[in-house]
Amino acid sequence: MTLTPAQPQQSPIITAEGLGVRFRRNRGARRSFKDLLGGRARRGRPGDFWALRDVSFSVYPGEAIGVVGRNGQGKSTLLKLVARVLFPDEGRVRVNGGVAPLIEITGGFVGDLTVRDNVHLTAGLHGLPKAEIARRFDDIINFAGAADVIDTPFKHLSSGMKVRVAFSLISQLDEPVLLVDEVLAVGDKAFRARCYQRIEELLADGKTLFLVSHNERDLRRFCTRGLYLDAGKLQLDAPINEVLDRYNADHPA
Ligand SMILES: Nc1ncnc2c1ncn2[C@@H]1O[C@H](COP(=O)(O)OP(=O)(O)OP(=O)(O)O)[C@@H](O)[C@H]1O
Repeated sequence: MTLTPAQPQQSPIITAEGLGVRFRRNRGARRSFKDLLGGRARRGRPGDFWALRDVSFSVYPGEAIGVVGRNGQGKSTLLKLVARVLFPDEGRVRVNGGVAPLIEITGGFVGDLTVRDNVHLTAGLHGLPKAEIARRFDDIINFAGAADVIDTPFKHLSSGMKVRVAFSLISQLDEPVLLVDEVLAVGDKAFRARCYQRIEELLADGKTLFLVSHNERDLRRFCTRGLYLDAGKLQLDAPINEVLDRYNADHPA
């Protein structure tokens, strides 16, 4: 396949500058009223840690970025910042356009609503006019293989079916940036093959992709560039093959 090359003369579609996110280690611990109301005073307490720190990069339209790193190194956190479902404690991220995020499948979907209502709601929130949603509805359902569960509450779907519906929907939105977090690990073989084809179509269309994956083949197949996160730091921003070689050298199987 031909990937659209990055064109540095264009302006970036995503700019991240000095991103930092701090979490508390013991979230289950009892919190006082002062904690809840304290705002900034809550920060910097013992037990806080930086899930991401000093992360800066620019992404150009049409790039396909693979985010690589061991479990718990900040990959999903980075995607959440780009999706703006999480706000950084330091730095900022600018996205020049809408983002279709497939991260933590529950995000955006309402468990008590049916598949049909969720598709309408989420597509509407992403700016698709009603008539356009109606026109694409059957395709979305058929791609997911979800015809039998259209009127089932989303929360009653199997975890695989949740991912199928979510991927199918986000890949039919018109947003220029697509964030995909491990969906390909969950679907069955036939669905995965359909996803691969859809991702290729989207890239050929000039969309910008962020793919978080532990599957090297998927990363090499779709991504031109890699971001390697370790201990919350951006260790390497380079062509995907270089990033994977370095990751493998750092963490041999
Ligand atoms: N809401 C939260 N509160 C506290 N800690 C969190 C929160 N979300 C994530 N973390 C922690 O932040 C770190 C980074 O998590 P993140 O989910 O970004 O890792 P990841 O690289 O995506 O991992 P994986 O490959 O397992 O999906 C981890 O230590 C995780 O436990």
